[in-house]
Parts: sequence; structure tokens; C-alpha cells
Amino acid sequence: MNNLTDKQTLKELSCVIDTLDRVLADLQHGEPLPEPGSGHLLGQWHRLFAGNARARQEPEPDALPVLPQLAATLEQQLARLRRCQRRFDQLQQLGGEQLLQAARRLQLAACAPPASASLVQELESLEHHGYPGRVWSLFECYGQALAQCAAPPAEPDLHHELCYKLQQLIDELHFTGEVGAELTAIQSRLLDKPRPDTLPALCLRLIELVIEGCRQERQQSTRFLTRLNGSLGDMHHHFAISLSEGQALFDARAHHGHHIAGELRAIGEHLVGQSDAALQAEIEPRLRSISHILDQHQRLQEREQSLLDRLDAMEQQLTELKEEAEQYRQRLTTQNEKLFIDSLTQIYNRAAMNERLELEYRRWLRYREPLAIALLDIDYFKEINDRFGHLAGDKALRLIARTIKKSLRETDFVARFGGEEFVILLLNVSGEHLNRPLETLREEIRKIPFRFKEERVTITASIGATLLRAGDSTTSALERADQALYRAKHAGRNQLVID
Ligand SMILES: Nc1nc2c(ncn2[C@@H]2O[C@H](COP(=O)(O)OP(=O)(O)OP(=O)(O)O)[C@@H](O)[C@H]2O)c(=O)[nH]1
Repeated sequence: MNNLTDKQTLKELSCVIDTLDRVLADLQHGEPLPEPGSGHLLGQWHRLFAGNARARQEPEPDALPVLPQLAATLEQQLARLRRCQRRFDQLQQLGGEQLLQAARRLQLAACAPPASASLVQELESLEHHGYPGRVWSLFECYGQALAQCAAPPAEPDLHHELCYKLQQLIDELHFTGEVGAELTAIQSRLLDKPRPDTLPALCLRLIELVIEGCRQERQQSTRFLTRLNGSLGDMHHHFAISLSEGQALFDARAHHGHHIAGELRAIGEHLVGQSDAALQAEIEPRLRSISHILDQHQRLQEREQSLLDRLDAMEQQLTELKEEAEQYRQRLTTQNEKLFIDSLTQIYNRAAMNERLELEYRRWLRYREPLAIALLDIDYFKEINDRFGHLAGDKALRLIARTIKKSLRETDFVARFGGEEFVILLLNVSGEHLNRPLETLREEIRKIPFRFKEERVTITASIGATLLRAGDSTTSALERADQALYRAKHAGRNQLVID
């Protein structure tokens, strides 16, 4: 090597070493690096030197200028390593987030208590499905059916009403499978007005079916949740292993990077003022060392690829799990919504009202912002049913429910309390402003242009309302509203009474 080549080589080597230092520093803290290029310069260079060393030849004059390219290759390799690390980080984040979401869903969805054989627990579990109201209504019907058997009612209408009420209760149940099929069959039987003495047994069968339906729903939920939980557990386990393996790979490759950089730096140092033979002797073991590292590097790359493949598969599995959990959550949401909606009027039902009243009551205790309860009962509704039939009565109920909803503010809450009675919660309306919206509502109902069997019919409603007062419970406030309603009825109906 002549002087000029020496100087040039030294310059190139110092440039290589600078680059490597920068790459390694970057690797630890720095900015993203460019995409890796193609080619295996480090390997080429190694083969060139190693071949020369074996043949005891001088290194090719064009071997050393290859070093900057070599540095670039190393830089690219390290950049790949950094991207890999970022990918692990992302995956760790992604996996963590998804696992968390799945766990939340699991919690949300975990509405099912552990299975139990005893009826009491079965009944208690209905609570979780929003069915207790319906079961108690069925028990009430059972009582009425028994009473009718003991002393047949003077009016056959009472028997028809009981059949009708049972049909409506079945309407509100949303069971599928065998339970759903049997419920539908009983509903058809009720349409044919079965003999009064068959009704008690029918009521009991309905209660059994509700319990059975709940039990099946609960088993389904438990099966799904157990499976989901198991998958999440496996996923978490594999994820943890992969991450630590990824980290080990990363560390090993970073170590190799440092090692190669050290070897190159040493070569650079030994180049200064060395004869070509001494240089050869100095470089040879280092090249062997680099060759060894390259072999290891190759194996690491293969392991890294298989790790990435596994992570990809896990990511895919997580996505599928997420979708499955989401579908399940939606199914539960729809079921829950159905449980809180009155099937006839499509407004909230009594169960929803109880929940909402509790919530508003707790808010009221905390913030003391005005909260009013109003009970609205349609006047002489029995007459409508008697004169025009139950279907006409149903239609009237639907229209009245819609009118109440339209007449109130978005923030107010309305539910069908049962039969022809509605309950309304008015939020943030003080005493002096309570009269106006309720009077308007009473008037809106009176103005609905009903027409049954070609006859123009006016339907009115009575309303009793009250504001919550210090010392009130939800029950005492509801009772006061009920008393006010009673007074409105006695004052001639189509009245509003505020207590
Ligand atoms: N069509 C229909 N009728 C219902 C429904 N729920 C309850 N009813 C009827 O509503 C009527 C309520 O009658 P009553 O409690 O005597 O009251 P009313 O006739 O409205 O008289 P007042 O409330 O005293 O003004 C009964 O005939 C019930 O059958 C329903 O979902 N659909």
C-alpha cells in the first residue's frame, strides 16, 4: 500500500468508525434509520479477506475501500434491528391494549352468576337478566287464575283479560330454542281462550320456562366466557414468551453489532503505520471473529423471522378474539336493551324505570337539583277496550306513549309503568315550572284524533306529580305522586294535580 492509499484508507476507516458509533448510539436512543438496502457487503468483504489470508496473499487493493459500503450495510442491518424492536414495542402495546379491552368486555359481559340447582338461586339469578318483574307478574296471574278456578268470575271478560295479559307477558320474553318454541305454542293456545281451570297449570309452566330460559342463557354466557378467558390466558402466555424471546434476540444482535464495530475499530487502529504482512496477521483473527459473528447473525435472523411470523399469527388471533368478544358484547347489549323496552309501546318499561329512578335519586341526594316524578294514567281505558277491543286499546297505548315522548324534553325520562299507566321523571324543573310541561302534555293527549270503528274518540289522562323533598325515599316520592294521581281522578279526571 502506498502512502496515498494508506491515507485514503485511514480516512475511510475513520469514516466507517464514526458511522458505526453513530449507528450504535442511534440504536440506543435515536431517530429512525433508512430502509436497509440489498447485498451482503460484509460477507463479500469477509470472503475476500479470508480467502487472501488462507492463500497467504496480500489483500486486494480494492478490498479496503469497500469498508464504507460495509459500514452502510451494517447500518442497514442495525436499522432493521431497530425496526424490529419498534415492532415488538408496538405489538406489546397493541397486545396489552387488546388484552385490556378484552378483559373489560369480559367484566362487562360477566353477568352470569355461577350455576346452581336450587330454585331460590335460580330466581335470584333472574335479577341479573332483568326478568324478576316478569316472573312476579306471572305469579300474580297464577294467583288470579287460581281465584278464578275457585269462584268463576261473573264477567267472562276477566278471564279474557287474564289470557290477554299472559300473552303480553310472553311477548316480552326473548328466549330462543326449545324454550322460545314452547312459549310461542302457549301464546297460540292463549289466543283460543283456554278453559279457566287450565290456566293455573299454564302459569306455572310459564314460570318454569322463564327460569329454564334464564338458566340456558346463563350456561351459554358461562361457556363463552370460559372459552374467551382461556384463549386470553394462552394468548397472554405466548405473548410474554415471545416478547422476552424478542428482547433476547434484540440484545444478542445489538451485542453482535457492538462486537463487529469493535473489530472494525481495532482493524482501523492497527492499519496505522503497519506493514502489509503485519496488517495481514492482525486482521486475520479479527476476520475470523467477524465470520463467526456473521454465522451467528444468520441464525439470529432465522429465529427472528420465525418469531415475527409467530407474532403475526398471534396478532391475527387477537384480532379474531376481539371481533368475537365485540359480537358477544353487542348481543348482550341488544338483549339488555330488549329487557328494558316495553314491547307494546317501544318506550322504557318498569324495570328500566326502577333503575333510572335509583340513579336520579342518588344524583338528587348528591347535587339537590330538582327532580320531579309524575304518574300518568289514562282515563276510562277499560271502556275503550270494552267498546273497541283490545287491539284498539293497544293502538291507543302506542299513540299515547309516542305523544308523551314527543311532548317532553330529551332529558326527561318516560316509561310504561304497567297497564295504562306511565311514569315520567322530569329533571331540573323547579316547582313553579313543573305545571307547564305537564299541563301541555295532558292537553296534547286530549287532542290526539283517535278514530275507532269510524267513531271519533277523545281519550284523556290524569296526572299526579310531585317534587322530591328532603327526607324522601324513592318509595315515599312515588307514593305521593300516586296520591296526587288519585286526587286527579277523583276531581273528575283529565286533571293535573301537583303535590
Ligand atoms: N288494550 C290494552 N289494555 C290494557 C293493557 N294493559 C291494561 N289494559 C287495560 O286497561 C284497563 C284498565 O282499567 P281500570 O284499571 O279499570 O281503569 P280505567 O278503565 O282506565 O279507569 P280509570 O283509571 O279509573 O279512569 C283494563 O281494562 C286493562 O285490561 C294493554 O296492554 N293493552
